[in-house]
Amino acid sequence: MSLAAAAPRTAEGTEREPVPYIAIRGATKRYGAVVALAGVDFAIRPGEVIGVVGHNGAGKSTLMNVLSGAVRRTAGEFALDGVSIGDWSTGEAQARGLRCVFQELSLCANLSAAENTRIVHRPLKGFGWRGRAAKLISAKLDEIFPGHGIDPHLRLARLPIGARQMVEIARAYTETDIPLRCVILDEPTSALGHEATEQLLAHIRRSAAKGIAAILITHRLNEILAVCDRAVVMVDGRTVAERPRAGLTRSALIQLSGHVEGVPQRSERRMDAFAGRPPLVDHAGRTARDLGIRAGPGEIVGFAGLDGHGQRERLRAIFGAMRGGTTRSAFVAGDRGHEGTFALWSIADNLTILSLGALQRGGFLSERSARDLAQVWSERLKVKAPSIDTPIAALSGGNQQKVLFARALASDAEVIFLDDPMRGVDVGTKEEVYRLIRAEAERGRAFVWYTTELEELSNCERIYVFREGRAAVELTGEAIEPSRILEASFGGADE
Ligand SMILES: Nc1ncnc2c1ncn2[C@@H]1O[C@H](COP(=O)(O)OP(=O)(O)OP(=O)(O)O)[C@@H](O)[C@H]1O
Repeated sequence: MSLAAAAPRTAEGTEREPVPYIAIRGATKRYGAVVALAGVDFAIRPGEVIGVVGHNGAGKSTLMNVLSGAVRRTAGEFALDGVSIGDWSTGEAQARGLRCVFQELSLCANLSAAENTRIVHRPLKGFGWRGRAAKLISAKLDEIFPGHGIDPHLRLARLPIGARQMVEIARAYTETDIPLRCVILDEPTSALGHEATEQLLAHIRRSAAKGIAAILITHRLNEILAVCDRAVVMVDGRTVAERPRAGLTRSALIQLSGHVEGVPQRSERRMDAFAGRPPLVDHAGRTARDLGIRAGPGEIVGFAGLDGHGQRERLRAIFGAMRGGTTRSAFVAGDRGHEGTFALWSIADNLTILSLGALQRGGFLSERSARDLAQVWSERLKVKAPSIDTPIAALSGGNQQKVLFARALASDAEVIFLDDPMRGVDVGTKEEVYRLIRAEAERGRAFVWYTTELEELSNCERIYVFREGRAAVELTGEAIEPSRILEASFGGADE
């Protein structure tokens, strides 16, 4: 049977659906002993939006890399517009209208948005190419993310991760000589704020109406429910379920992925054990209207508000001010590629780098203790890898993020700063990390946690809502709920 004929029938089972743009059958990919894809069938039709979900390391990115030609499959058949094809490179994929938004962003940080756009568009050459490239990317940014404020001539290294993510997305949707057919988006919203996420989802639907298909990989299940026609669930390198959007629920997606749904709960932790102890963090605001930030032993303090309103800067300012002081602190970055992982090191070396002082015995570093520590914490966070000696670059994105968490938790830091750290972490692991954070707080650690995910703030005893560069409103206990937070973010519940 040809791959084109493999296209399933409609719900009534009578009429054949349009020929898939891309179809693969029995795709496998091995990395040494690791089976990243174990015989996957997948097809996407023109104008269709498919959501792909699954645990960290399930094989989602590998499937996308095989589809886009970035990774060569070990075995499997491949067809484009119903015609079988053999090897498939990124160049060919690009020439046939396929684009990718990669999880680890593929832009060149030394170049501007305009120059990065030129890289994927050959017609942008000759006199004035730079101006034309700037116009092309700016127009697409305006279309997808109105009000983005990105200068197309600025070197990307100078932009925050959210802005770089917008450029990567907008670039994927630009067109010159080749008509766009399908865009693969691998966790495109993990560094975007709420508003930009909504803008992107609306754009995906608008594009689909024009026949441009999209494959959306995300751990944010509400996005799948909001935008996709069909959801595909992956577990351990296989597709285990495929469901139409109609009737699909968040709980069903969680169960199909093999996770247990956590019940959102306000922390019932008793803080009495630490009553009367001085705060571990006490950081004055820059002005009278900028609140001071406090965090005592055992406290989980959240930073909220619309993304880009000064939360990251304050988090870093506090961490910077504490360095060299008597209170030990650690920082978990959300932008792991830029400031988190040491790509050439193993899991064990990445995980223990903050603990070297504590692991010394009589001036010597105990290799055995370091390995034990790495083993314990990588098991606690369920890092999916053959061993702790695996290079961190060989891990899936979410598993790399778990190693960064483990690094901070394994250290002897009394205060841990979290900069939107759940980027790319799957639903099941998130629940476990929340539990770990609460357990570590019970032991007296303080957490200062910036998150762009509203529901995560229910883990906090106290939050500061940021607006226009300052900590504008403090909410505690039962007052920490979405409507109050949003009101404070937009300035409705000011001092
Ligand atoms: N270059 C590589 N070398 C060795 N193993 C790899 C490599 N890339 C991926 N793997 C392994 O393949 C498996 C699937 O990884 P993949 O990145 O596809 O998962 P994923 O579902 O995208 O996870 P996440 O949600 O964390 O991004 C993992 O076990 C991963 O460690």
